[in-house]
Amino acid sequence: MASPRSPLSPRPPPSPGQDDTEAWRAKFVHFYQTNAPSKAKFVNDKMMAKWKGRYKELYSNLERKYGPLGAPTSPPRPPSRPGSGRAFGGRGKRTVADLSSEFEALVNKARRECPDNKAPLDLVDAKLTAAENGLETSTFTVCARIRPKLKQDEGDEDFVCVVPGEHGRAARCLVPRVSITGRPKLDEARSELDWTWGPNADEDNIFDAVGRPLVHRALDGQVGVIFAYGQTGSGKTHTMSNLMERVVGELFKSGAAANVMRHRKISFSYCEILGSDANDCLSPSHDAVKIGEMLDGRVVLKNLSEHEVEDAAQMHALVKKAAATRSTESTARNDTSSRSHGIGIVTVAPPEGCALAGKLYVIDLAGSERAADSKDHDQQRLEETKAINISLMALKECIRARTKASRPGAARSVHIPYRRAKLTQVMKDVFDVASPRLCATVVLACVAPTARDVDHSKNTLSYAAPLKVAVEAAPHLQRDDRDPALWATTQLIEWVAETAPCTMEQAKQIVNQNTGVQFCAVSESALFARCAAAELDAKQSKKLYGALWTAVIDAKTRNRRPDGTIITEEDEAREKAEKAQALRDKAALWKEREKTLRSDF
Ligand SMILES: Nc1ncnc2c1ncn2[C@@H]1O[C@H](COP(=O)(O)OP(=O)(O)OP(=O)(O)O)[C@@H](O)[C@H]1O
Repeated sequence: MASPRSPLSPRPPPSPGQDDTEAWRAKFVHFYQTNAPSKAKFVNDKMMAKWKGRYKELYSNLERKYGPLGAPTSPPRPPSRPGSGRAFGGRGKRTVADLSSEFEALVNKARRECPDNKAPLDLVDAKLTAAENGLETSTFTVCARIRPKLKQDEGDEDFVCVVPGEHGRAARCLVPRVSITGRPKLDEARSELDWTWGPNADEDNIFDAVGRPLVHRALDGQVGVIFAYGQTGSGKTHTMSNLMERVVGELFKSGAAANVMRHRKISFSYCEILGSDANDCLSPSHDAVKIGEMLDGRVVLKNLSEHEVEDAAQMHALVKKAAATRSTESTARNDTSSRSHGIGIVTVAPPEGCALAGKLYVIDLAGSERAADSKDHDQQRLEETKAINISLMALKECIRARTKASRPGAARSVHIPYRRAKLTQVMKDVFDVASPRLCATVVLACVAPTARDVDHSKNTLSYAAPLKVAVEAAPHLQRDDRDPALWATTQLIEWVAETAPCTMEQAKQIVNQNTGVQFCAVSESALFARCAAAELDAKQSKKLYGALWTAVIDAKTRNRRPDGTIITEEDEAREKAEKAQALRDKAALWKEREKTLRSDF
């Protein structure tokens, strides 16, 4: 039976003989051009050679697949909708926005049921003693918060695609992609974190898990730092102001803490930083603050007013005043976008005899913006955006370097460029490997949940996740016998008795059955209290605390090889001598060669 033919289709060439390759080639080209034009390019020498002698068979295969000549079986594609995105291959290609409902269904299928469960309360403190190599003097707890979808997110690509991982230990960006054939698919970028709060997060749980432990660090004379970063409009200010409210409540809550506080001075300062400018948000004239370092390495914020507070109401008033003074502008993504980094500093004076004041830094970083978000900015706003991005870049560099510095043997050789930006200089305790006290840092990555911001969210999460992984993935270290964090209780007692010096009974009382790592984590004030109870004088207490921390820092900065083995002083001297000898041998060899060359000429 003759094939039905479209009245418009060209007349086919006459049927060639089985071996007439060129005639068959023309027939195939003609067939494709008529029934499947995009495939005409497949007619080439390779195809003709492969089917040589079987051209008839190939032709009937094509007819089966694409229908008889002039009557293709596959229906024509619908014409592209006006404004529905980029054109591809001559036809309209569907965009992510076109496929929103299909993507939503895919995301719902992909997000395994994850109840918005609560973070455990030991997230921060577990880090201190979790390290295999003794005490972690500076710990990082890395969390994310995915804010709920808000009215401002409505528009193109407004479906949710950033979700917490199952068990809350990961954040998943389900990145929507349209395949080349126009089908919707999701690429998953997963970031392993200490915790991820979803859109229904409870502010109290956030505070309990990452805020309260830092308040207690400050009360113990240590350093607590929490900073929120992320895209503009991702909920940093919202999160940090809720947290700050609860910090104030905790500092002044009635009960045991109040007894401690009665004898300690608490003060509050608030400083905003934009580029190299820093201002005091609590002084009437918004004075400029100078940030620098003392000879002993302490960071000072000159001209920053410190306001002593006696109760929660006073402190709430100061926090409110600082928030009102901080510069905000309306941006494409947030009506009240913070245009500076805001640093709230709570200082808790040390108890009698102790040297170090406890510090709590609550930092609300300015939001990062994509080029598209800042396209309508005037010159001044562009300069601000540039300054914000430069300091965020410096922060990223410091985090990377700090991560590297915690690898074996790297502490001395890695340069952490915290002086590069005022922001990172204020945060020196976070980055300083040889900081004289414990520092706990909480990194809170804030992200918007919708597809429109998914690339930015992915970027924000990928900035934080390596910090956690790299610190945990340090290779096994050779045991350092001089690290007090690794000593057993009996060894500690002997050391205390010898160092203070004091009797074995007094040393036993001071050590209080602690293991090495527990003893090293005891704060200065708590150790002084133990010494006083064991009837040691102030000089002995100071000597003991100083010696303990010197030993801890020496252990942290001990020279090691990349495989974790310790380079002893003798090893170092021997390697130095061997290198010097090798240089001398090389010089002698060259001298000898030069002599031979001269004599040859
Ligand atoms: N978890 C949340 N629940 C309800 N609303 C939220 C939440 N997070 C943020 N918002 C709202 O989203 C808007 C933007 O939030 P916010 O100002 O905190 O963002 P930001 O990250 O600080 O932005 P920028 O960097 O521009 O200052 C605000 O109106 C805020 O109330």
